Amino acid sequence: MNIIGHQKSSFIDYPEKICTVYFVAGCNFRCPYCHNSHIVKEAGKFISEEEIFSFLNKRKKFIDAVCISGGEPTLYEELYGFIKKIKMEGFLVKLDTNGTNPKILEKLLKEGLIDYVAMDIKAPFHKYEFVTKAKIDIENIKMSIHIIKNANIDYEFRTTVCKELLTKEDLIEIATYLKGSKRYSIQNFRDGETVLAGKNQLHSYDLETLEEIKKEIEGYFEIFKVRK
Ligand SMILES: C[S@@+](CC[C@H](N)C(=O)[O-])C[C@H]1O[C@@H](n2cnc3c(N)ncnc32)[C@H](O)[C@@H]1O
Ligand code: SF4
Repeated sequence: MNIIGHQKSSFIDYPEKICTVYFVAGCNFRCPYCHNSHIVKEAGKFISEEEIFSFLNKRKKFIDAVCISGGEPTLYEELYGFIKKIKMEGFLVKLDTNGTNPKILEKLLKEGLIDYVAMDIKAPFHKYEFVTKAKIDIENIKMSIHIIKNANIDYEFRTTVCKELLTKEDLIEIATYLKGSKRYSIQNFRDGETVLAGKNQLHSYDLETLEEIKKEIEGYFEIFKVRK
């Protein structure tokens, strides 16, 4: 598996669990706000499976879960075998995805190989290509949403917001589509040197607007969060 980055421990990536995060190189989207530009562009040294499983073995007592993020993990067939091996070691598995590949998602879920999915909903469907700067088959995105909502696992839909790409109305449109889902989170944009569009090009939402949006949509979901 083409793993290019590793965060040894995280207390925020898996609800109520301690996890370790592996980052898969490459992505089919080019979200301008993406803070993982180096991972998307596959710039860096790959980490061998030997090293990964030796780490996991040593840390078994301290880590509950493995989060697989990126980049976009579902672009690769090898993801299936990689996750299977992690499950065999007894860890919970969380997958971060842009929803591009419903087939592999469905296979992993059917076989009970994923315990938590976080899927980004990048925009209302008519604005997907504008926000992701990529050619999208929107039916795949809709299919992934459907599969996740109907799988018997814990999940979260989430949207990262910056002023240049999404309006308040866009967020309400997304939330209306997702109404009735278990969890939805809005993540405010964080700027930095590794943002794909470059530093100081995009702007986060002000907290007042986020509060207004929260008031309008929090009742649509069992759990709604704003990550400021
Ligand atoms: C880097 S992505 C990798 C997984 C997958 N490709 C996706 O987009 O969901 C992981 C998460 O980081 C978020 N993210 C990326 N850049 C961000 C930024 N600058 N500020 C806040 N969240 C960001 C994404 O929206 C997504 O929820
Ligand atoms: S946020 Fe996710 S989908 Fe968008 S470019 Fe970054 S890794 Fe790819």
